[in-house]
Amino acid sequence: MLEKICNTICLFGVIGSSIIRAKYRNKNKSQVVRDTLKTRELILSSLTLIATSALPVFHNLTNLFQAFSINLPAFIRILAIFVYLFGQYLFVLAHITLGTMWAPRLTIRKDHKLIRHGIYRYLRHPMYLATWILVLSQGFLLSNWGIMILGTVVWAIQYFLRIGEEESMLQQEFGREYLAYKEKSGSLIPSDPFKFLAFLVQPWKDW
Ligand SMILES: C[S@@+](CC[C@H](N)C(=O)[O-])C[C@H]1O[C@@H](n2cnc3c(N)ncnc32)[C@H](O)[C@@H]1O
Repeated sequence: MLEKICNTICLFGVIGSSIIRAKYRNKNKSQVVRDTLKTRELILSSLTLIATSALPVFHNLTNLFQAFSINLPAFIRILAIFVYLFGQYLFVLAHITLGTMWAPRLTIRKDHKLIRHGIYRYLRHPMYLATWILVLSQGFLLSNWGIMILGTVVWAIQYFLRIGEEESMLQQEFGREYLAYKEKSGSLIPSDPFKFLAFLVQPWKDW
């Protein structure tokens, strides 16, 4: 029973995040004026998408990853459900807040604005925090170390190669505005954890 619940949550999580991405991908039609490291970003983003979305779906639908299964105690998988749902919550909140400024790669659009409200007030990289939470909890949720290691390694490569590039791209684009924002916000750990937690309970109050 728990196995089925975990697999279903993961399947809905993957479908939900794909829908959110498709929605915002199609929303912004304005011209891209900077596309940093286009080829590398394309390859890494595709690999991350495969490792974090396609593999869990394959795992659900086939026996392909059965050899990597682990027998985790029920309480760990129940805990993983809550951590995974929390990751999805951050992921959705970050997408809604970044809105049409979101892009799967490192791009700047013609009318690009620096987003500093909502969840971005506390964190500069809430989507990346969400992705860390999701790739790690996904392995526990599916009770499969193959999926956990593959997802984490692929995402870690993309994250560590990307984070510095993204910050310097935004700094070049927004100058002092970005430096001031950087001083007040955290990268993956919120600048003010207590205010951040209060914000997460009622995000609409601090939009
Ligand atoms: C995949 S999104 C990730 C955004 C952010 N790093 C996060 O973890 O929430 C990458 C795109 O978001 C844009 N971006 C990142 N932070 C931004 C901000 N504070 N305001 C506007 N655009 C931003 C960049 O231009 C880049 O093309």
